[in-house]
Amino acid sequence: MAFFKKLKDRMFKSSSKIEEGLDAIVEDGGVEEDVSASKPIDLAVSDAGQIQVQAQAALDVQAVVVAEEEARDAERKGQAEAAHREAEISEREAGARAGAEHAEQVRIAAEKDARQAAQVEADRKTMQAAQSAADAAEVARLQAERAAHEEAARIVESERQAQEAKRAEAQRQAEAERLKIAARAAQQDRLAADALRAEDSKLENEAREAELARQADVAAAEETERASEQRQAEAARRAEDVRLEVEREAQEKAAKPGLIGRMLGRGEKKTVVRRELDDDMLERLEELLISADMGVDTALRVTSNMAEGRFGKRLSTQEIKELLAAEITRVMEPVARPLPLYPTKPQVVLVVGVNGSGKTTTIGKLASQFQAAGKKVVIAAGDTFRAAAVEQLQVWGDRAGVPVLTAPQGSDPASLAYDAMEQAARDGADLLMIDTAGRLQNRADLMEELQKIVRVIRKKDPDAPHNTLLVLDATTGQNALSQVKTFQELADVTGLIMTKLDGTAKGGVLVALADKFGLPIHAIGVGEQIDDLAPFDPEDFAAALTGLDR
Ligand SMILES: Nc1nc2c(ncn2[C@@H]2O[C@H](COP(=O)(O)OP(=O)(O)OP(=O)(O)O)[C@@H](O)[C@H]2O)c(=O)[nH]1
Repeated sequence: MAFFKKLKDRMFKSSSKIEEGLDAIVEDGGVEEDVSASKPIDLAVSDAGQIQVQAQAALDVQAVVVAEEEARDAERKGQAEAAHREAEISEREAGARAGAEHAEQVRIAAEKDARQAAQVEADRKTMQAAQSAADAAEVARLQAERAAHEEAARIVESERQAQEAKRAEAQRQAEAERLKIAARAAQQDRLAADALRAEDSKLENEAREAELARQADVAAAEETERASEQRQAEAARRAEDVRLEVEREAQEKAAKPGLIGRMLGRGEKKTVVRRELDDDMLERLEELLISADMGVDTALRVTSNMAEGRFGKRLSTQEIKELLAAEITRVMEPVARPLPLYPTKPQVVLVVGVNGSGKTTTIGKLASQFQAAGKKVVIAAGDTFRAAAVEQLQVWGDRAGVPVLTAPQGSDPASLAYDAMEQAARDGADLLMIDTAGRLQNRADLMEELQKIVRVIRKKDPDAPHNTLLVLDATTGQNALSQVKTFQELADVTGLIMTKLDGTAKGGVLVALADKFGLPIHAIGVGEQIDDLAPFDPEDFAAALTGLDR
C-alpha cells in the first residue's frame, strides 16, 4: 500500500491524461471524421485506335503490289513451258522412226537364232533319255536304303518317346505333390493373417472408441469450464453493477441535505455527471487509451471487454475508471511475476537494453535489494565502453557492499564475464548480475558481443544465463514494443523491467507489452532511488494508471 501511494503520485502524468480525457468524454458528445478521395481519368485510348487504322491501310497497299507482281511471274512461266513441250514432241517423233528400223534388223536375227536352237534341242533330248534311265535305277536303290534307315530311326524315336513320357509323368506327380503342400501352407498363412487382421481391427476399434470417449470427456470438461467462466464473469459483472449502484445511491444520499442542513440553507446539490455508454463514447474511450500509448489492439480489447453487457448503461467518470482498471488488471495479471530465484550458485542474470534505458541503475537497485534480503551478489560491469556506467555501478556496489568487477575501458566484455563467473563461484555468490552495452547502432556487433558473453559463461555453466532481463524505458512509449522484438532476436529474453514510469504520460505502453508479448514483468521503476524499484503489482498499476483511489 505504501508503494501504491508513491506509484500513484509518480504516475500522475499518465493518470491525469486519462482522467482529463474521461471527464471530457463524459461531459461532451462525439467526434466526427470525413475522408474523401478522387479517381484519375484514363486518356490514352483514341490515339492508339488512329495509329492502328493507318497501319492497316499501309498493309493493304503493299498486298496489291505483291499480287500484281505474282500475276506477271505466272504469265512468263506459262510461255516458257509451252516452248519446252513443242521441242519434246519433235524429239519423240525422230526417236520413233529410228526404233522401227532397229526392230526390222532384230526380227531377221531372231529367225536365224530359232533355226539353230531347234537343232540343239533335238540333240539334248536324246542324251536326256539315256541319263533318265540310269537315274531311275539309282533313285530306286537310294529309296530302299532310306526306307531302311527311317525304320531304324522310328524305332529309336519311339523308345525315346516312351522314356520321355515316363519322366514327364514322374515330374507331373512330383509337381502335383508340391502344389498340394504349398496350397496347404497358403491356407494356413491365410487363416493366420485373417486372425491377425481381426485382432488388429478389434484393437483399432477399441482405440477409436477410447479416443472418442476421451474427446467427449475433454469437450464436456471444456464446456463445463466455459460455462463456469461465463457464469463467473456474469456474476462478477452483476456484482460490479450492484456495487456501482450502491455507491451511486450512497453518493446521492450524501448529496441530499438533512433537515437542519435544509433549514440552515446548506442545500446545494452535489451532482455527478453520467453519460450513456454508446458507440460514440466507446470510440472516444479507445482513442483516449491509444493516446495513453496502450496501442490500438490492446485499447480495442480493453474497451470492448469493458463495454460487454453494459451498452445503454449510464456511467460516471469514476465508474468508467473502475471498469477500465478492472480490465487492465485482467490483462496484466498473467505476466506479473517476480524475478525467479533458483538454488543454482551463482544464478547468472544477464541485463540487456538500449543505452540509457536504466540497466545500470536497475542492477544497482536489484543488487542492493537482494543483498538486503540476505543474498550474496556479485556485479560485472560488462559495458566496458562507457566509463560512466562503470563508475555508476561502483557507486551502487559500494552503497550495498556488493563487489563490482570491472575491466579496462574497451576490453572484451566476454572475458570480464568469465572472470566474474570464477569470482562469483569462489565467493559462493547466490547471484551474478552482468551489465551489458546497449549500442543498437550496429545490431550485428551487439549480437556478436552478447552471443560471445553467453558462449563464454556457458563454459562454466551450460545453463547460464539463467535469466535475461530486458530493461525498457517507459518514456519511449510505443517504441518499447520494437525494442522487445529486436532484443528477442538478439538474446533469449526471459523477462522485462520497465523504468521511468514516473514523469511520463506513456505508462499505457506496459499494458500493450503485456498484451502483445506475454513476457513476465518482474519489476517497475518510478525514480532514481534504491526503493524506487518494486515488484510489479497489476492491480496497483491499473489503479495508478487510471487515477483510481484504493
Ligand atoms: N526518473 C527515473 N530515472 C531513472 C529510472 N531508472 C533509471 N533512471 C535514470 O536514467 C538514466 C540512465 O540510466 P542508466 O542506468 O545509466 O541506463 P543504462 O541503460 O545503464 O545506460 P547505458 O549505461 O548508457 O547503457 C540515469 O540518469 C538514471 O538515473 C527511473 O525509474 N526513473
